[in-house]
Amino acid sequence: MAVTAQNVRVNGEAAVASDPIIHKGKYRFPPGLRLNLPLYTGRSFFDRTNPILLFEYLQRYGRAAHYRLLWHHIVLLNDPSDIREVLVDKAQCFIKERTQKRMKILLGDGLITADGEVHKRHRRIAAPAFHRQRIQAYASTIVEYAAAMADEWKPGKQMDVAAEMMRLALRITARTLFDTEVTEEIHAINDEANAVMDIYNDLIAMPRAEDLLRWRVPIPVLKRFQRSKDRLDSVVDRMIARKREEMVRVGREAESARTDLLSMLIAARDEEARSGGLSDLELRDEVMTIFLAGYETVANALAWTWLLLGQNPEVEAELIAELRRVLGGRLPTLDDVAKLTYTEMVFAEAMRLYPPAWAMGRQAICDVEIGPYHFPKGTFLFFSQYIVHRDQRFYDEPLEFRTERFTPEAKAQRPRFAYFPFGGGGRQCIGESFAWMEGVLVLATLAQRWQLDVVKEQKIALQPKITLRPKHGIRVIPHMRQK
Ligand code: HEM
Repeated sequence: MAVTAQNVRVNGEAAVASDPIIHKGKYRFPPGLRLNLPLYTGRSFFDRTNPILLFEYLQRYGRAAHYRLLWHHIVLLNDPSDIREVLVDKAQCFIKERTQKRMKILLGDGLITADGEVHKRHRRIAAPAFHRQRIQAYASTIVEYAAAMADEWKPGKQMDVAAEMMRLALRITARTLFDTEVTEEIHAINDEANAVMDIYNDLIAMPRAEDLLRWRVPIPVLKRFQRSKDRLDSVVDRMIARKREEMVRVGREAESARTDLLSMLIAARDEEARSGGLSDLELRDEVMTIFLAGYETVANALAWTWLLLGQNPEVEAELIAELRRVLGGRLPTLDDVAKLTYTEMVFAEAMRLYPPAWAMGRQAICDVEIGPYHFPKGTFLFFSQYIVHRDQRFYDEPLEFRTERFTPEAKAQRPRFAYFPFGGGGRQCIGESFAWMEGVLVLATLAQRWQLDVVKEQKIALQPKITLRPKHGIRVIPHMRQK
């Protein structure tokens, strides 16, 4: 084993990197933890409930860091050019890593968990529902629901804005993408998703959880998970059945019956069944995947945005000035989205500091060179939006909330993967345009009417599970704005 500096290629140009390399046979690894990860139990960076601590610790190794978990090689990549190689340039050498695959126990074979041909087929079927024009048709519903929430809030009455944003995003997703009435049953989705999120890290860590679930082994955490999963499945099954009936009633070919994602997925299932479309089970998996991926992420992004606005009155003042200038007191419309540039910058900067998808990972399916390294097949590569978005190399005073980081000029100065809240490459978030539009319209609708003061006596803590949630919620006191 030898440590050397390497000549590496960065964007096609030869450059001398001082990054140390550990040679192991024909492979080249970054430095990192010398012992197997479980042997660090008891150290401050080893906390099963907060994997961000480990990633923060590993940042000290620079461009990348290596550790072993049992016999697995695991590498954290911190450099945008290396992340780009994994997600874009050499994407064919990778599949989703184990913890994301394990989400199959909840999501089955939907877009997030599937790989290879299955993923391509699902993406082709779902893509039309996310085309820009299609997404734009949802703008008025988003504003209608946000305005209804603005009517419900009471001046001076403390509330948890994180829970409120979950409620709102759930309603918006149900109505726009799944054309579903927002009933108690739909709200049950949120309760069950919360229950699953609570036990998620335990499930990920449990060896052979899939088999134990299949064999219905009576372990409390598995029983709790199965209860939630059964309930979620039955809500989704009923949603599909109702939509199917409606499509038959209206006429399968009628355009009006096919404007939402759910109708499109059902039609794809029915029309393509013989030519390799979606099976009934795949249809349910896809609905569940997009439903959960679609509301939870946006809700968290908005919750963190309210916290940051409450803590940064000068940013809030500039936001309100833009809303007054562009909207003059009326509700926003689709046409306003492009004009609400500062609102978008606020949302972007909030997702820099608190990216809802806070880390991603892949597993190499062949030996692969990434930057100056050479990894064997089977290596797990992780990269964290939370870590890279707070890196001083790309952001001065990274912990400060500074919207000017998102002017077009400032954005052009940074490498593409210094900011990647929606991932990148062929598996980039399919709902990205939807999320930006929803974020901007919800902020514009609610911030016009309400100022949310963050309650001082509360602990704001991170809960990094599948998404980055505020552990204890975010308590605020709403005050109505002067017209
Ligand atoms: C702020 C909001 C959102 C964030 C931060 C976010 C983030 C992400 C990220 C990072 C990925 C890539 C994961 C990977 O490659 O391993 C992803 C994929 C995905 N997202 Fe989102 N997302 C958001 C909103 C949405 C919405 C609104 C929907 C749907 C309505 C959605 C549906 C999906 C789906 C289906 C995938 C899998 C795509 C594929 O692999 O082809 N997301 N998202």
